[in-house]
Amino acid sequence: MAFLEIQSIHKSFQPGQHVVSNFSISLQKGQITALVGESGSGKSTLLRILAGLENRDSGEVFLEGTRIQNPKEKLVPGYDEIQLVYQDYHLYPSSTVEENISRPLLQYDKAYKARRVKELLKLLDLEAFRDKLPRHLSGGQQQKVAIARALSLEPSVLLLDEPFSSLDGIQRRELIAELKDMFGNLGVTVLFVTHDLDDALQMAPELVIIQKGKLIQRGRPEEIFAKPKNLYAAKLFSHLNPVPEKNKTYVRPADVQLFKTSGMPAKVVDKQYLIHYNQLTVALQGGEKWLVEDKRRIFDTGELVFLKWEEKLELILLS
Ligand SMILES: Nc1ncnc2c1ncn2[C@@H]1O[C@H](COP(=O)(O)OP(=O)(O)OP(=O)(O)O)[C@@H](O)[C@H]1O
Repeated sequence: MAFLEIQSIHKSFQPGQHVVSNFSISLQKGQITALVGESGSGKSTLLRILAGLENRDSGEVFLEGTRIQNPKEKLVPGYDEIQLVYQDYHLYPSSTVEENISRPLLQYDKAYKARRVKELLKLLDLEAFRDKLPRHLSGGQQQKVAIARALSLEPSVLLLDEPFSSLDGIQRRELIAELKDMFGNLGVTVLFVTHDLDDALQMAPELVIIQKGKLIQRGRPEEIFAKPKNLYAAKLFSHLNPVPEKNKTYVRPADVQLFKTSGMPAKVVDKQYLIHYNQLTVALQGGEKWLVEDKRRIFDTGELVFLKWEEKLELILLS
């Protein structure tokens, strides 16, 4: 049996409008999985259901074979073993870092509490900030405090809801690298929700794509990239250019080569400098706009460019 087993979850807030629909997945112990989907696809609702903090309409969740109860079935909703960490940290603003981390341990023996908090401060490299208030910390440090607090009860499952979205690029890359190693060492099972594919790829070896509350595809990033189940899954990875006169057929900007004399003609209508190439918006003869990558940075706005791509790189996506 899987460690965390999610079976046919349905949830709607209004009759007939499913926010989570027939969602099933099983996660192994210690596995780190990213749940990726656009805003409003039901990710947060699903996490709250898994944590036992939101009532599901039907379906079941089992942790090591034990059924997770709905909040309406329990006096105190939620479980110590399953901890949810939010995007906006949810820290106590007038409590120090140390107090925030020790808050869930109120009922515990004083010596254990002191030992556990010390361990967590060390684990998350927060020792220098133990007496500081959250507002005196950077976003990345505040998120680490939230994660330390969630880990205080030694959960076996950590559910992270967009944990990096308030952080800038450098902060998030550093934090992701640090947390990935730490989760691996702790052996905690992590389900990490994001709408940002880059974050997902950096954090998790396996992706689950959710669209309108339904599981669309699950697999390693390279598998989903090579064979996306639908247009939505493919577009999470890159922009897609529709191939003229070929129904439901697309080519990725990175797969289009640019030439000066032969190929499909197009006019450069916009040029944007990006780190590894100039991104060109080009207008095809029929007026359709494509995005292409000028890796040699040789084309300018107003110029004619000729496009070629290999047919085997075309993606046929029926839905
Ligand atoms: N308590 C609620 N009552 C009514 N509708 C809700 C409630 N919670 C969520 N919804 C609706 O359910 C849908 C899915 O919301 P959810 O927050 O789960 O999506 P999400 O994928 O996490 O989005 P985001 O990335 O924007 O947080 C949205 O249309 C939202 O408005």
